Amino acid sequence: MENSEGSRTTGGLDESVRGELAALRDSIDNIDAAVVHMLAERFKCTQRVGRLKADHQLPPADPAREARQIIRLRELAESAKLDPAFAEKLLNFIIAEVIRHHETIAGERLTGDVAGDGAAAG
Ligand SMILES: O=C(O)C(=O)C[C@]1(C(=O)O)C=C[C@@H](O)C=C1
Repeated sequence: MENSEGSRTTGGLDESVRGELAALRDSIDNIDAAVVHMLAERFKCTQRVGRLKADHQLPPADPAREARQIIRLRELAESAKLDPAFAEKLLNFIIAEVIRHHETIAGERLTGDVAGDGAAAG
């Protein structure tokens, strides 16, 4: 089918618009995959930090380190034209989850109960 300007349409959507949308969505899917892989690597590091902290009786949270990370990330966001407030919220969201993991590891050290380590209880 053709619209009034002679462009091909499918389901009411111009073919060129449909093509551009599909290409943009392909890129979005690639970026989302990269974000997942990067977050997985970050959590691998923070799990090791959690074990290190638990082994050496260090507190799960380090507010001074967080303050430095926020300053740095806000600057990076600004130069990348990303909303710094959004970057800060995202970092805080991730760090809150990391601290929860650290607390779980520290708790396991205290009780000797390691959830999900594959070891049989008994
Ligand atoms: O660097 C640490 O000490 C961490 O535990 C990692 C991390 C982070 O996810 O970046 C998490 C919690 C701390 O409060 C600060 C930073």
